[in-house]
Amino acid sequence: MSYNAAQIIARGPRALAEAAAEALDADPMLDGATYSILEEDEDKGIWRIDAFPTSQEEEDGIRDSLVASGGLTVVVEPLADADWLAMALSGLPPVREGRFFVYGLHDKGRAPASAVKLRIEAGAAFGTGHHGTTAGCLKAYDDLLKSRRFDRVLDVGCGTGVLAIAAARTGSKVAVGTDIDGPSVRIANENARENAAAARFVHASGLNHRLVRQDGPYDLVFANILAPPLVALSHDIKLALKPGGVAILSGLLRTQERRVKAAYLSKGFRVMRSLHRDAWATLVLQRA
Ligand SMILES: C[S@@+](CC[C@H](N)C(=O)[O-])C[C@H]1O[C@@H](n2cnc3c(N)ncnc32)[C@H](O)[C@@H]1O
Repeated sequence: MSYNAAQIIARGPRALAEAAAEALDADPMLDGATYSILEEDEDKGIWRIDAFPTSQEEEDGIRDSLVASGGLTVVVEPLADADWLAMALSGLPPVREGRFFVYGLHDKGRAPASAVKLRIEAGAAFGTGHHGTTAGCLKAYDDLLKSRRFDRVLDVGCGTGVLAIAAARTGSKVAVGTDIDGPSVRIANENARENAAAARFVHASGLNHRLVRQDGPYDLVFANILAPPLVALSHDIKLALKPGGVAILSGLLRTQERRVKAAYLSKGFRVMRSLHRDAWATLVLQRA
């Protein structure tokens, strides 16, 4: 029987929302369930979990877990097939990660004057800054920029292009992105224009494209994709980097961190840092 897609929303104070998110992470029956946690109303101190189950069993499991955590208001809403991503993301608050302020049109004018402002609309491509993986990459990059510059940057799995656009807007001379998804590449190129960023995006799988190779080797490679392709691409990412270059990897769950680290350590990388957001990990690795 086909599943009628639903979104589960749980609201409440920060401590309860974080405890509920931890309970979701810890439940082996919900391994791989997708959810986000963010502050919905700063003044009232309301936090919000949005979960997007992919089966009735997962929906029941997530709802029961959120209800069992206690103290949160939990609602389940049906999702229209075609529009679920836009519905999930529309009206989301802007994201502040280090110097970066990622916002949609509805928040134009709210950006602090000192921030690097990146306008990215919620839509058909992934990467508005709200997800723990994108936020982790922006945070890791912001911290690295305090002591180092990256002239040549590659963003593998660019989605909206937010990471390459962030690089172009903070002084990188070359900022290139790739995605296997054609519409994401089109959206990323539009976002680059919208943000007056000299970033360009190529429709390609991984790093295997003439237009990617021609600008290498790179000082920094972002790859916010899933754990299996991160492992599969470890050799290509090493070859794309200069010696001493840095890889910021995300899209892996905390539970997959050891496996991804092992693949890169065996290629001579060293781990500089790992960051955690929700169930997600971001790794900062340096090529020997
Ligand atoms: C989690 S999104 C990341 C988007 C954006 N970079 C961010 O950080 O928000 C992952 C993106 O990687 C793309 N992708 C997945 N596997 C890929 C591969 N092997 N080569 C290129 N792109 C890939 C997907 O189409 C998707 O747009």
